[in-house]
Amino acid sequence: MSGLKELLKKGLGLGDMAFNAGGGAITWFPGHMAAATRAIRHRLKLADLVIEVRDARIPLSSANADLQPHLSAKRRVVALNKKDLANPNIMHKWTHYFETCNQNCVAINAHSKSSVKKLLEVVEFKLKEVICKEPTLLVMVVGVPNVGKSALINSIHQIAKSRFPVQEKMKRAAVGPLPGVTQDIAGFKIAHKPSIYVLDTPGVLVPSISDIETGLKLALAGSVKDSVVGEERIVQYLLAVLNTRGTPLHWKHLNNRRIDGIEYEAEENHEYSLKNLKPKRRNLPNRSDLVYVEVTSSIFL
Ligand SMILES: Nc1nc2c(ncn2[C@@H]2O[C@H](COP(=O)(O)OP(=O)(O)OP(=O)(O)O)[C@@H](O)[C@H]2O)c(=O)[nH]1
Repeated sequence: MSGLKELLKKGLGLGDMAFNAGGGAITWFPGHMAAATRAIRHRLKLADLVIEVRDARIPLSSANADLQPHLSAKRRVVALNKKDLANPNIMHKWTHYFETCNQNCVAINAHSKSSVKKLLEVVEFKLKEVICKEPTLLVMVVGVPNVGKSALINSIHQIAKSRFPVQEKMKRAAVGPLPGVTQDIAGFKIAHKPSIYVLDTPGVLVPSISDIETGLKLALAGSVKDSVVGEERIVQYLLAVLNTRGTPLHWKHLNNRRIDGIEYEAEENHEYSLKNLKPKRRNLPNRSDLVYVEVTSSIFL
């Protein structure tokens, strides 16, 4: 792990990020990500199992394409995390999709112990064949930034602590709302006989996200910094998605805020084309037809 720190020192500066405003590739590949990607690839060779954490709201866009060949060659469980924020009506379709691809997949909420326990049951099942052969096992947790890897590890540790109360003290993994909190690979012992270590890894993206829509989804899910993509563009995309799906907005809420003294722009609404994200005018919807829906959930693919 000290090797990684050396790599970090040699790595590029944290400011190595760019966004092509013309609609091209999104690039957010700070120095620690380049170094971490190399370190993850190296350590994957030693891992007995990988938990690949993805965002349940964007199960395909939150995959790191560059790591896929390495991950699919390992015993892998895909954890679709933040299921509490995802559309429950399509969650089971995603788990079914992964099953049809012969890929173990569990939808979880990293903050819920019962949910993490279900994931651990699958992990244990997949490790069965090695458990009796090896004295020490290594489970790696990987994923793009901010998908909840550290939160998951903390929950795993809580569960392990209740099972093995005598084990040595472990420092909690740092959890944060912004991407890039974890910048080093850290190992935690979660079981003995056999000893099982879980490795938390920094969230890593591909060096360049060529598909603008994937980049926007990652930004909305918090895996790419807003400033890299541009706040206005993110909002335009969100509105485009909501409009395309006919998702009613919470006008009542907006009206209440106006009453609170907050000024909003002219009484007009825009329709956004997903292709160019340029607004086109259309008639105001009939407000009486609109009902409140939770905007933060169920909007992604
Ligand atoms: N609602 C919800 N929030 C979650 C869940 N899991 C994690 N979070 C939140 O998501 C944010 C990111 O979690 P982290 O565990 O720091 O994510 P990470 O993947 O380790 O992030 P990096 O260090 O950037 O790679 C934090 O605010 C967590 O509290 C979940 O299942 N549901």
